Amino acid sequence: MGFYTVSNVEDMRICVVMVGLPARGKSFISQKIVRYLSWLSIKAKCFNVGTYRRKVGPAHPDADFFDPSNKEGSQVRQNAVTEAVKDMMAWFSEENGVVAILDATNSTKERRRWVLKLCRENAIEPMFLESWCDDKELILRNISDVKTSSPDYEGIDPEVATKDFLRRISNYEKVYEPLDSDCDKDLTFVKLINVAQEVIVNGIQSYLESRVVFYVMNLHIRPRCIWLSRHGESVYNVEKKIGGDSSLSPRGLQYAEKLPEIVRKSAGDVNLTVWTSTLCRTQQTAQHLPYKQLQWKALDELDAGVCDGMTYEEIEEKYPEDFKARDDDKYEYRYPGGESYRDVVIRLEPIIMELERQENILIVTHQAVLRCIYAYFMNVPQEESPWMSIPLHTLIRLEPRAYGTEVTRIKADIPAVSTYKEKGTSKLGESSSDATAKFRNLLNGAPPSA
Ligand SMILES: O=P(O)(O)OC[C@H]1O[C@@](CO)(OP(=O)(O)O)[C@@H](O)[C@@H]1O
Repeated sequence: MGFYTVSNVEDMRICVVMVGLPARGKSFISQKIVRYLSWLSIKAKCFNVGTYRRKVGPAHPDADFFDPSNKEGSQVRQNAVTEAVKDMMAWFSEENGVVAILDATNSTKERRRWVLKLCRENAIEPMFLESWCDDKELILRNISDVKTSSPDYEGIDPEVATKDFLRRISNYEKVYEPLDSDCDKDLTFVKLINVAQEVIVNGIQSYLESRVVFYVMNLHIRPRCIWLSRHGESVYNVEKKIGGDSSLSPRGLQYAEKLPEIVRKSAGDVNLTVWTSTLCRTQQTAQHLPYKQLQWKALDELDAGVCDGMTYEEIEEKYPEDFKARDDDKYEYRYPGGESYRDVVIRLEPIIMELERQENILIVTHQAVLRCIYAYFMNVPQEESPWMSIPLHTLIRLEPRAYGTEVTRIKADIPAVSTYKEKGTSKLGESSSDATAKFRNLLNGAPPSA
């Protein structure tokens, strides 16, 4: 439910075939693409061959296992990719998948020809995505991430793991054949050189492919954080009214005064840019922050249409059917003359793209908008995201890492009303049972490297 399937996305099914040596950020890119497309309701899934390899072969193989002259190792690896491709084809046909990512090194022409043939036989459009990198610092940073997060090195001394991983890379180097603009000009491919310092794009076939290309071109992996905050408590929040453009309450103004200190404690001396909506309550909240500020119309709160300025109790009384319809499917429900959560996600796409390009950003915005942004970074399913609890007077810090996003919540010690409405009631306030709607903690569960 809620996902575009083959019939409405240009009837096209795409297999993004990752290419590149180990520690080139392939799994990171794969996970990001899946998260981005899923957030846009395009059915996407990553098939990580490393996971299959551990199922059909040793759990902790050493570098010799990856030596191209090791017959047994080569056979296990071929079995693993065969299983992954089989599952991928089943997912396309049985679950109406639209974009699959085959996350493996796919480092030889022979392997790529084999995947190409299988894709063509199954009417899947293959798009090769190579991450080519000779930036030593970047590779070392990736190695350090892999050795701490890959199940291949679970329980192994980090120094031993690093040495072994370097030997594994050199084994792959013996047979690696990068994509080549001359030899591979009949293929659809994107080659990212040192992340996206230089990008070579060849033979893009569709709008969907071009969106994937545009997205990966905007990614970077420099360390940075994103801070999120709702505006301080507003007069409408106190009056239990939704929407509008009211000012902050006295407690909301206190939060605005305290925010610079809370941000400084969390961010230190780093340089931030503050993004607010165009509404009065976010700008008042950001007024004391000593950083460059930008206003975005796209960050305005979900438009409640004819219900703007009403309390949930008034909506239940005046528009009982709408009230129920929204509770039944909060993501899809569109207020008459207003917006749905899906509409908000669509208008937030440029914000997400720009966030991917930027470094340290603090966003001061609204409950529904924050839920959508948070859902993108934390991979929260559509049916859950509109029900997440995002309390007032709380700063959220997101730190994107190679295999997920780390989240920290910092509560300002300033009381505020709850604007949380549970399903099935028009009363506000959180009960302890809405645990499912709470924040997901720490890493958002991306599978480990191939
Ligand atoms: O989708 P729901 O849960 O109704 O939450 C969105 C609502 O949050 C509110 C507060 O109740 O946002 P805001 O943070 O701008 O004050 C309403 O204005 C808005 O309609």
